[in-house]
Amino acid sequence: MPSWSSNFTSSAPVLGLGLIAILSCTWILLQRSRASAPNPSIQHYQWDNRAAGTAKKRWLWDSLTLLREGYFRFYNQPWQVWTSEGYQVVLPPSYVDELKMLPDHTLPSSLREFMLPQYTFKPFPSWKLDYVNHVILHDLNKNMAKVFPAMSEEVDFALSEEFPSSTDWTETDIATQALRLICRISGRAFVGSGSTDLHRNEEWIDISCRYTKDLFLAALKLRAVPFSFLRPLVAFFLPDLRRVYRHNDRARALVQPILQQRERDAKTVVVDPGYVKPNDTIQWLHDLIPDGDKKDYAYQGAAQLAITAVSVQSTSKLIVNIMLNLIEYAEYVPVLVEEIKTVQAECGGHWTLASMGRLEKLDSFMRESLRFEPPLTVDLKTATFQRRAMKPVKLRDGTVLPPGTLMLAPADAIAFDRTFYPDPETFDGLRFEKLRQQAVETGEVQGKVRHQFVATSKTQVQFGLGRHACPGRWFAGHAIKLVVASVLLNYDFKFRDGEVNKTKTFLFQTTNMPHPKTRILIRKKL
Ligand code: HEM
Repeated sequence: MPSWSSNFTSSAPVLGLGLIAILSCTWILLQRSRASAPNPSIQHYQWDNRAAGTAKKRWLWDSLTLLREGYFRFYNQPWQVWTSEGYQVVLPPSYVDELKMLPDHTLPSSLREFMLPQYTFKPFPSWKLDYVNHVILHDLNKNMAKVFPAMSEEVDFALSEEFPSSTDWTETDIATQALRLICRISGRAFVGSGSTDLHRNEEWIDISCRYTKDLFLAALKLRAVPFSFLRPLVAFFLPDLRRVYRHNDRARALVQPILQQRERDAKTVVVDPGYVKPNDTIQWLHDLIPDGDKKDYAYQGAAQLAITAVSVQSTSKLIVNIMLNLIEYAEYVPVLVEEIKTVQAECGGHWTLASMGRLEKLDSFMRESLRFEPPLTVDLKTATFQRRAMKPVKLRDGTVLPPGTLMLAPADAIAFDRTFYPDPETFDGLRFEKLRQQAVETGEVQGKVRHQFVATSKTQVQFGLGRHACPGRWFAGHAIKLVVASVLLNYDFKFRDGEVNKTKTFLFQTTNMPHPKTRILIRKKL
């Protein structure tokens, strides 16, 4: 029988590890409790828990009302709210405007943190997502005129694949179809240049859609874990996260042969005058990353999925909301159809990039849909402009936010502030078109631009603001216009029998999505 001392000796490492674990947990808890204490120099919104629910319950399930309440109670002043990421400072519009251009070493975006890339982008370091942002901000926008014709061409094909072809009413899971639709259309711009037709590969479409869903769900579930030190444990067992890793593996398998072929083709450039460099995100990313990473096909596959994820989710959700609004406020349909037909005729039946700018009523309807019911899945309905102070940040009222402070703009509350949007509770599809017209009449030079779908300002923060404002909003705007125009011209759609209003959206934390059970009836026009 082993002696006490030998027992002790053999279990000593285990005891030691146990002790280290306990001490680490205690230290982390202490840090956490310190980090999650409210900043004493900023007003802290408190309410009667028995009547309204605890801070946690409200943040998880009622953030929309919570942020609206605080916004109007502390009108024009910063205040604090408990969130699953600790206390966050909620900034009124004028403060957001002042901070919007602070450099990254002082006030970087914390949106990425929110997606917990240390789990969801594993094993790649999260800073490598900077390349993704760069590709969208610089290459995609610079090449918009080149990718637009292909996108436009893809819309009718994608609709014929995803929407009912029958002239009888067909019940449709619109959220799923819109996601697949936009995966195909943006796929054409992202992974469909030259001889590459990954955007039509069913496996790619499938993983693009599933990856996006699994990624957001994994991040959402991990964020809901109250103590961050427990997240690695939860992550280990999280099926959504395991699926994300599997999608990454598949993406590598699909992207690798394309990259290898392109590397071979590129070598022929000296002898083949007909060589045309592909023009898509696969190529732009490959050109951008350092030589040492060019053979890292796993990273490049995962990065392509990351590009898809940031773009398709919010865009497809907005398409769903626009369609639901078109059913609910059907009086706009003939007005928009007339505009679409007129502009299309002016450009000879084929959409051009310039013609997108002439769809002013549609643009207005899109922006009102964005204001009224933002589509979003990443903290973007009720809050945008998420930032973390890396250095002390002085606010205009003299308050200094210490490093580590998280902050946000209450996008939804601002969008319903009657000072900026008269009669905010009324859906006015032509609200922004009228403002544009007024601007023209009064000779306000910036007016036409200021009221566009893609415009950002301190009172229009649905795309964020400043240095990190959404770089994909022009792309989103064009994709949505192409889809909605084609749907309006080629399909009829309505609620199911007996339904008169759209299904309420589903809100968790600050994530807003069309209700998973949303179904509508669609038929192809005769
Ligand atoms: C209706 C559609 C969309 C909405 C409402 C939306 C909204 C947003 C918002 C609110 C932010 C945070 C901005 C901030 O913190 O100031 C953001 C960031 C971002 N969006 Fe979008 N977005 C949309 C479509 C897209 C598309 C189509 C792409 C890509 C083609 C894209 C790529 C990105 C990227 C890369 C960032 C991070 C920017 C950074 O941190 O610098 N988005 N988006």
